[in-house]
Amino acid sequence: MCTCMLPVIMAPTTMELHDGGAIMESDNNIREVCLVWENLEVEVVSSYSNERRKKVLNGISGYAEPNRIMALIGPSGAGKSTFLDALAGRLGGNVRITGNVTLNGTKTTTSCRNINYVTQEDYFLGTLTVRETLTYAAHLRLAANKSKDEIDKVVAKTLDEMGLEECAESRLGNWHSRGISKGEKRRLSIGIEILTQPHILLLDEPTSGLDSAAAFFVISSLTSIAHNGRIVLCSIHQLSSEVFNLFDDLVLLAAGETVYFGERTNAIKFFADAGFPCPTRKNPPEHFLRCVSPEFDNVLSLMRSKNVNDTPSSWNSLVNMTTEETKWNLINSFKNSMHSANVREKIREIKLRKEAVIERAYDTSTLKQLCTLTHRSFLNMTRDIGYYWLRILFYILVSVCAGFLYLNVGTSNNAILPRSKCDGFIYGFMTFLCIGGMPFFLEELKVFEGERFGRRYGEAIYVLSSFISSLPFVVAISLTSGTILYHMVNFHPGFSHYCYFCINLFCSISVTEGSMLVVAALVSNQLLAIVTAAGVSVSISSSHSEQITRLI
Ligand SMILES: Nc1ncnc2c1ncn2[C@@H]1O[C@H](COP(=O)(O)OP(=O)(O)OP(=O)(O)O)[C@@H](O)[C@H]1O
Repeated sequence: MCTCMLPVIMAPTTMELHDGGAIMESDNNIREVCLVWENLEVEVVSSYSNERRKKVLNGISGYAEPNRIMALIGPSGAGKSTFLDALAGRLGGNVRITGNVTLNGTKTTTSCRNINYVTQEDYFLGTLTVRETLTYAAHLRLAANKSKDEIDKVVAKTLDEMGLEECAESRLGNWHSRGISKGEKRRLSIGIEILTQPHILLLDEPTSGLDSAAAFFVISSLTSIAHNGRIVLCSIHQLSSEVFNLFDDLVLLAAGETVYFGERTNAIKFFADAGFPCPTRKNPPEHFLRCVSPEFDNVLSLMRSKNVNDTPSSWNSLVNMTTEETKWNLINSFKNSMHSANVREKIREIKLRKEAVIERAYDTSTLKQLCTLTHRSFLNMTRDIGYYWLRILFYILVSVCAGFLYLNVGTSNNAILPRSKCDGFIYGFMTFLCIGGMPFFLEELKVFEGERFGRRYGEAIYVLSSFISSLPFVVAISLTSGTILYHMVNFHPGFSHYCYFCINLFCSISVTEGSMLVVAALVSNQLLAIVTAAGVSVSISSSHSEQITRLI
């Protein structure tokens, strides 16, 4: 669906909570939650670059209160994503963080489930439709006692809120089939995270890929969510004045420093007081970014070299100063301003509150997580032509070819060598064909990683559900290929040998599938999952070697 098909209606000024939303019961508590970041410093340690340590955030402080939506702007590389990652507790391994992130004065942990985060990248299972994706997400996120009808209602409401009704039955698309647009994927990512109406919603560029009407629509929806007792903080590029006016607060970052923090409406006065007034007919966020983005210096010199005289009027106040100088002027002005003093005072006040914040548990039961994940993975597999059907076809073709190569090889002593070669050929190919499932598997891993960071389910559940969902596939190809090969190669006659042979095939294919689970476990970096996956693999491979010995 193109974005022009978005409903023209404005988002409601106060959004109703989802019926049965997971956090309805703690609504009063939500209104008390305040997010504070204090002296937040993030340093990247790079093993490749000569400049081994780089400060991405340099001791920034601030706070976010309920019922308000905050825009996070800044030039590219200013540290916006790093800042959001730090608030959500999702920084990578090569990053060192100091300072505090607290909820009502209590330090947040990486397992804090009160914060939902829409990251910059959208990862989905490409064969599912928009509605299916939201429905599975709702089953994983909402309380286990919600009926199917209640969940369907929440999904329908979210589709409506995000303007996704038109493409609800469209598939998302993957490496071999085009699906919904990038903007629609963005809105779907937001829809998934608002299913539970979280206390705090962080969004990294929620409007990237959207046209201005769609961006306005999305930010209106987020404003409604915020004005219902939540905290919404989103980084954003290319703000039109209409969208800018929807925000309550503004954070402007540059080079990891705060250039401005406070109410959106006070920003213009701050820039004027600092000596960089916004021209009357200039879009304020554009002017703010112009003042702190060094790239504009290059644009200016390029325009001068081409004798372009109509430089924007807002640049006149800056032409005698490089952007670098302007930026540091503003940073120092902010440090010494009453805005900065107000921030320190407000943080002190919030820290004194010390009101407990209810930590949400996993929203649904372990059994429901396992069933939902298994069902989702199975549906995705069977719809993926490359993963399921093409691989089954290849298995049959390889079996027929190997059968012809070793046709009626016999069971005499002379046949021992050809039979071993046949074994090697078959198992080599079978293992090789498993690798064909890798693109599918990588796609699943990305989704798993996002959901694991969102604390939706444990790693062991994922490993188990992957194993169960791939079982019908492994059994089907073991039986088909086993039957073809057994009859063509003429192994030992008898039903028991036929069974041995099929089990052998099942084991060798499962070992590769099991190895993929180990990869998942390693990626998830969880001991429990590594042990589960390795256990599955080792038990399969040990029975495999036993079967081979018996067969030869
Ligand atoms: N894990 C990391 N490893 C190496 N460099 C990093 C890492 N995280 C952040 N950086 C660097 O920190 C700087 C800030 O990155 P960040 O993604 O936060 O910027 P941004 O303001 O979100 O930029 P954009 O608007 O382009 O998305 C960049 O120079 C980036 O290369």
